[in-house]
Amino acid sequence: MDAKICAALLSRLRETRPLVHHITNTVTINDCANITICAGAAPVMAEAAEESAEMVAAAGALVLNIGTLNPAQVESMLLAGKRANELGVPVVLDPVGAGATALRTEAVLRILREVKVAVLKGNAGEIGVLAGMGGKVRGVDSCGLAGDPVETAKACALATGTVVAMTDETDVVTDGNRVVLVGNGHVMMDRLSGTGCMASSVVGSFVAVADDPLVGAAAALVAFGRAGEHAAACARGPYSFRTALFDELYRLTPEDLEEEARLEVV
Ligand SMILES: Nc1ncnc2c1ncn2[C@@H]1O[C@H](COP(=O)(O)OP(=O)(O)OP(=O)(O)O)[C@@H](O)[C@H]1O
Ligand SMILES: Cc1ncsc1CCO
Ligand SMILES: [Mg+2]
Repeated sequence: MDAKICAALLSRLRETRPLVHHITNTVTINDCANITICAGAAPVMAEAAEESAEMVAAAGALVLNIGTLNPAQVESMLLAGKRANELGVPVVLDPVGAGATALRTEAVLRILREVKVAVLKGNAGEIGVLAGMGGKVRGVDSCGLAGDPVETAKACALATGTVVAMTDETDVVTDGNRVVLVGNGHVMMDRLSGTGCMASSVVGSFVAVADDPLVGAAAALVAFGRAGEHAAACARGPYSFRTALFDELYRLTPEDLEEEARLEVV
């Protein structure tokens, strides 16, 4: 895993433009659609139980995000997720707000039991809760971890059988054995609602073209983080940053990633 691989995956993503099927929240659904396009993929949002399994057959990845979950939506997620597993379509799960309410925590645990999830992408608090290692979540925000971030992410990966992508100032991507730390990103990304959801869409886009979900997830967070760094350089505040974040991901080249990726394999 190195900068060259990130660059090669971005090239492959732009050449193949995979469909990324989302079942996601109503707060950031439009941001997720557009950040997927800026990454180089094509989004579709389809959540009715009558079509969610059918739609996934055309997709390169499925992104499940429980940000504004309700029981019917969770059933659609399970139908789509099981069909994705049958077809070999990788599933990305964003456990938004897990730990904040029992409904959220239980929905995530049920999806993890019934669907083989390739990448579990959450903030530090959410991953800490799912690892059973003392994360704290208020609303959809991380209130931090009790222990070491790398050990927490590894424990979560081993407990859930997924690649965990835990976002923070330094992102930790791990399958429980291999660990990649991603340094790209900017604190402005934490001044805007939905950058975590968008990160999941970008992870879905990269995982659709990657042979290894760990490599795909790490490359996605490098690319999204690097776009955030470029965007912060010209932003006046959160909303001009938001516009710039889309533009800078769209403008990001494989050469940028080769030169500017900050990742460490530990
Ligand atoms: N302090 C920071 N410095 C650099 N990058 C950051 C920082 N905080 C977050 N990021 C980046 O922002 C993106 C979103 O991560 P974050 O952990 O804030 O998600 P989240 O809290 O789940 O987001 P949301 O609930 O608003 O959708 C990731 O790509 C992460 O790397
Ligand atoms: C603010 C918010 N509430 C539910 S989902 C969401 C978007 C960021 O996670
Ligand atoms: Mg945040």
